[in-house]
Amino acid sequence: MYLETRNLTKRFGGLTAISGVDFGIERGKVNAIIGPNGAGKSTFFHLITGIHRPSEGEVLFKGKDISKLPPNKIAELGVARTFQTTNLFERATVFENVVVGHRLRTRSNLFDAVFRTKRLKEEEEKCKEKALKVLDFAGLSAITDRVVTNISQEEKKRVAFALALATDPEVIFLDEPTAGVNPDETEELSLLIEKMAQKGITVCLIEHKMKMIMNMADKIMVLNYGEKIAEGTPEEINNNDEVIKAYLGGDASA
Ligand SMILES: Nc1ncnc2c1ncn2[C@@H]1O[C@H](COP(=O)(O)OP(=O)(O)OP(=O)(O)O)[C@@H](O)[C@H]1O
Repeated sequence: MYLETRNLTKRFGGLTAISGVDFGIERGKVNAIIGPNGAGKSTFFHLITGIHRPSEGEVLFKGKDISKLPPNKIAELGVARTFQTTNLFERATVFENVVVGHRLRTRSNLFDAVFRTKRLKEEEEKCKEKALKVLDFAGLSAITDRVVTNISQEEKKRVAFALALATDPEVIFLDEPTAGVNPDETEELSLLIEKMAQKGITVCLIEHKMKMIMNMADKIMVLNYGEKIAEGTPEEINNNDEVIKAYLGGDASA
């Protein structure tokens, strides 16, 4: 399995936020995690991307346990996550925000920065090229020089995607990528997510918009009170009695 969790468990004091979850993320596919509020979805992402350490269990990426690595090391392996749009630099331009994301991938150190070495200049050039490329991919070419505070919420979401894409990820974790945007914008962002998958990037997302998930996910895991209660194709999930009882209920077509 490409990316896999085994018996993944996270306790916060007396509360078990994630309990013994075994889950496999398939390469090149759109994987989704759903579940009611407080089910443990964000905690699960944080365990994979190194924000939290598991209480028990492991996270294997291409067979290697990454659960004890810090977030930057995990990112360097090609595992990216998008940040909330509130993490963008509001006073910087769209372009500048993305250049910062790409810095993670470049090797210049303080010495280079102080003495303006050739390597630094070359890397700056590469950063700029890369930023323009991902901005184009994310449909932001027309607004690269706009200051983030002046752009729409949907555009901010695209910047957050571009930031993650600038690190050349193999797999990207998206926590509610379309929260707070209208249905047309949701549609547009879904197309962008599908474009990422077509490019060969493995996608894993948390999303409350069921219609969107049912349309685009290849594989879904359902969490409830920190436990995996189901996993399968959208059709299997839609027809799973336990899921309907625990979660979907009247919201299945929401
Ligand atoms: N750092 C923390 N310290 C203590 N408890 C936490 C922490 N993070 C999450 N929790 C608790 O763990 C449980 C799972 O939370 P989590 O945010 O992972 O759920 P979620 O499924 O992402 O919810 P939502 O859909 O509302 O975002 C909740 O009961 C939450 O209060």
